[in-house]
Amino acid sequence: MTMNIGVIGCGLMGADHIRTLTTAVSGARVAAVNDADEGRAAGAAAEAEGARVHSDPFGLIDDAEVDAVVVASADETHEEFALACVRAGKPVLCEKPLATTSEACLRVVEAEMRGGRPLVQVGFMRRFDPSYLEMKRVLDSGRIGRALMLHSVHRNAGYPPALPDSALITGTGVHDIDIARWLLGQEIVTATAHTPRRSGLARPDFQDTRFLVLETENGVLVDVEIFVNAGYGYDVRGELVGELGSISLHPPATLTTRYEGLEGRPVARDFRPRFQDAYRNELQAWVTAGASGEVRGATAWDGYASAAVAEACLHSVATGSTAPVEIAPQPALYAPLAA
Ligand SMILES: NC(=O)c1ccc[n+]([C@@H]2O[C@H](COP(=O)([O-])OP(=O)(O)OC[C@H]3O[C@@H](n4cnc5c(N)ncnc54)[C@H](O)[C@@H]3O)[C@@H](O)[C@H]2O)c1
Ligand SMILES: O[C@H]1[C@H](O)[C@@H](O)[C@H](O)[C@@H](O)[C@H]1O
Repeated sequence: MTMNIGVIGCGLMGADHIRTLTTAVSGARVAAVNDADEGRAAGAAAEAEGARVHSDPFGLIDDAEVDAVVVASADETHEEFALACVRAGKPVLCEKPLATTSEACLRVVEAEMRGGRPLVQVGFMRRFDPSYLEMKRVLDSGRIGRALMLHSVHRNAGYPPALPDSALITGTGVHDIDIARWLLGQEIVTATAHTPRRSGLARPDFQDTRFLVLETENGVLVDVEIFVNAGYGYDVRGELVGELGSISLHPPATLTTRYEGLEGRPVARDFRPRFQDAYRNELQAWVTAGASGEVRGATAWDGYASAAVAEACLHSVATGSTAPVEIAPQPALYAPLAA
């Protein structure tokens, strides 16, 4: 059976998801699109042959021909669209962050609980990236012993000018927060945000860079470097250090050049080429699971928990001290983190 998908938000990420759904995911068809910018919606519809353009995003969600929805509009719109999908009983792949505050994320969790089943998958695509999956497999095999420390580097070549610098934590670092919870199978209990020297290439009112230190319930320390005007490219790297060994995560490269005494590998320009496989696997898993009424990947609860950690980081920025992570008790509807 083919799942008819409606996509809200046809910018960089939405257009990329439409292309992937149309060319590389089985059992799916992009049936409808919407964007606040109508020209962009029309362009996206042309790419997904036969997709209808809706001028109203809620009309798209309620369209009887739409079985499931991808939300890839601006961060501050996610909550209302995710809530409308839950009310309509339709599976939704909502780009991260689930909402801009933990309180708003909790409203989505509560809506799902009222409906009695999870419908929301949050777009934490690193959980579907082959390198991160391998990292988790090796850690879970016991080969490197118990995890002690996780280092995470998250650099972007540039950043959307409309975003405030809090997005370094709520929109960028939130990936590192989610992947740390998922890899380690532990909740983060405290957060300390450090503010390194500001990059002179950022806007004058924009604090680029941040350095976070997160502590898990079992005492693992996670450090996260966030730097979004790195200029040279998109660079996500990390190392997990265990009692018996370590696992390093390098950007995948398809070729290495050697000439004039130098060895070189290309650096991705942005998240799309770097996480191409992850986005495809994420969308395929969402379509396959949706067909049997399940959710794979990050749930609304994971969206809430990561937002609560991001908020603790922002609190630490404001106070200059370590902040506890305030998190509600986890409802039985959601599976606990697997260590
Ligand atoms: N998982 C990832 O790796 C990843 C990567 C990039 C972006 N994102 C997330 O995806 C979302 C989109 O990011 P982007 O980089 O594509 O941004 P973008 O600005 O390129 O695109 C956003 C689109 O949403 C549209 N839009 C905004 N408000 C709308 C509304 N109320 N109704 C309908 N359309 C609306 C805009 O017109 C625009 O076309 C963001 O939430 C972002 O955080 C996730
Ligand atoms: O929305 C994007 C996206 O989530 C990317 O994966 C991240 O690296 C960027 O910093 C963020 O702005």
